Amino acid sequence: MPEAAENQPRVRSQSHEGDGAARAAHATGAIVFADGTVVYGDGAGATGVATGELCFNTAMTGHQEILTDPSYAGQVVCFTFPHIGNVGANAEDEEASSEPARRAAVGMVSRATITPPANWRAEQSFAEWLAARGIIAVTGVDTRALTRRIREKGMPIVAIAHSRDGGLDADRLAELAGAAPAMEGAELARAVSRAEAGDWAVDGWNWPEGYAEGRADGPLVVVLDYGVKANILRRLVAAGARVRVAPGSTSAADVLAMKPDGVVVSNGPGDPAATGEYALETIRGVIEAGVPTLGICLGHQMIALALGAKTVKMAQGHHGANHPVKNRETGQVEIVSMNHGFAVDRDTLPADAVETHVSLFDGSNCGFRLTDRPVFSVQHHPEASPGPQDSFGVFDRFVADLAKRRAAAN
Ligand SMILES: NC(=O)CC[C@H](N)C(=O)O
Repeated sequence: MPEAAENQPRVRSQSHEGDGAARAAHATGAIVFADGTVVYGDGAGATGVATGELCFNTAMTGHQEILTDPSYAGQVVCFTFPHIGNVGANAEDEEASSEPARRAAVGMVSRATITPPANWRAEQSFAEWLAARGIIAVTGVDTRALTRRIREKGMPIVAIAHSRDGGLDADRLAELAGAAPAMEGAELARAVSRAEAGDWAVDGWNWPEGYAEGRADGPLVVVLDYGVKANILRRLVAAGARVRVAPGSTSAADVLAMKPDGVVVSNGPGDPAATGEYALETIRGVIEAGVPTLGICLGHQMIALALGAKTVKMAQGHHGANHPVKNRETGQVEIVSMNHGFAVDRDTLPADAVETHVSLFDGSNCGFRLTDRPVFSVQHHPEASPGPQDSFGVFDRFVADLAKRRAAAN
């Protein structure tokens, strides 16, 4: 095939190649775009219809962690890695840290049929787990073609449907996709934030014993929860912190009344610019009070907004477990976990901010710190889960600094 033709984006389900109309009538799964594009496949997981923003994720493992990351609320994840399910699912690889945070990804797309588990940690097959979790899956899809379309045209809002008896109504699904809200302007963090503040004591996962309990004497870190991933909390505990998680709606006065040694502004779903003044007021109050503050992903974007900077929607976003990020201050490159569709516009950062990290994929901003206040934040996911652990040091440095400040103050 000539090179030019090979490079054309093609959207078509390979499993239904050749006999379009007949297969369309019997297909049990479909992904439908607002412009009427239909990708048929085999339904798996939960049955029904969901709408959301379609993004692609390049991680080769950790698919359960990805689909349970509350930052994916309102999104359908197309995995570029073809084989899903070998590791199965288990209760430990859960990234939602509260009941509301279980509303994470709404759909999943894969190339191959989901395979039965072949891993000692598996408690359930991935297909059963998807169904129990309410996640609609479509398999047998040409995920490369979908990914190419996202790379060319950005992340579309789609309807994803699974019906065991087939008979999917593509026109109705296209209408649903057209009527669904855009991700730009979407306020999604409130729905995945816990309602009550609570302590978190679970430490990181270690082979072979699994999770342990943390120590009780470290610096107190209050985490503002916009849908915080469990491994952010575990890595803070592993770094020696006592962790208290507070709803994202907590006021600055209430956060300060907890007498935190440090505050973490969490990851979360939706458009940071639509997340709300309530959150920005709290973040500003905490920073103005001089409390050391760390932001992660949505938290990074929210801190930037609180300081008067702007965020922008990215064309295809960053979703994967293999992204190179350069620390501009040390020159070191870390391979990191990524999951974001918005980015901080570095040109709008305040004068007292220094850009510390940059994506080596597209040069976008991946971190900054303030020169006159103890504030730093990163766009990537230093907690991994899934992904390489190159950036665990973010938690160690943050908590060690809090311990040093506490010792100096006493
Ligand atoms: N992982 C996150 O916190 C994502 C942040 C934000 N929702 C984005 O897509 O950019």
